[in-house]
Amino acid sequence: MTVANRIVLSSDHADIAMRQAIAEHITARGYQVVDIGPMTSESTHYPKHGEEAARMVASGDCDLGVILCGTGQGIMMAANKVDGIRCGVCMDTFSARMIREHNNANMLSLGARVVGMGLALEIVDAFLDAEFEGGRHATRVDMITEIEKSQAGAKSGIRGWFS
Ligand SMILES: O=C(CO)[C@H](O)[C@H](O)[C@H](O)COP(=O)(O)O
Repeated sequence: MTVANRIVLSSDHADIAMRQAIAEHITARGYQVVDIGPMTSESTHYPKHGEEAARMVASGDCDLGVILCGTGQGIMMAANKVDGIRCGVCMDTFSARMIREHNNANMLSLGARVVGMGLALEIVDAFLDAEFEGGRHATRVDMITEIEKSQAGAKSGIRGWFS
């Protein structure tokens, strides 16, 4: 069993209080939190915060990431542009567990204008407590990785399983 200890947190301006509550909550649970801000609610741009957190996960500096914006959608889209990132938006605990167990997600995105604080903390717990099941799910996750790898060579038709 791989224990994920180091969790990067990031957000845009819509969700500073929720991000800080998550930081306190998971620190109390024994995780090492790397909170890369922003620290004020001054208006900012979610793509750069999603990318910054995603690069910390992709590089291995952090094991997992939790990111937030108003809906969770924009920052998730930005994070998923970084190679090696599998990030899902979750508004329920079942999905948060499943994106780890089946999709081997390494980042969770939350919509701070969609879910309340109590649910958000439960979603984070469900995500962190779950483990990738491997097996048939590994085959599918590997296919996602193949799509990613094929981007550079897509024009030369490297990928075979879709043709
Ligand atoms: O939800 C978001 C993107 O998916 C972000 O939180 C944006 O902040 C949202 O688009 C709203 O931005 P606003 O500048 O606070 O109106």
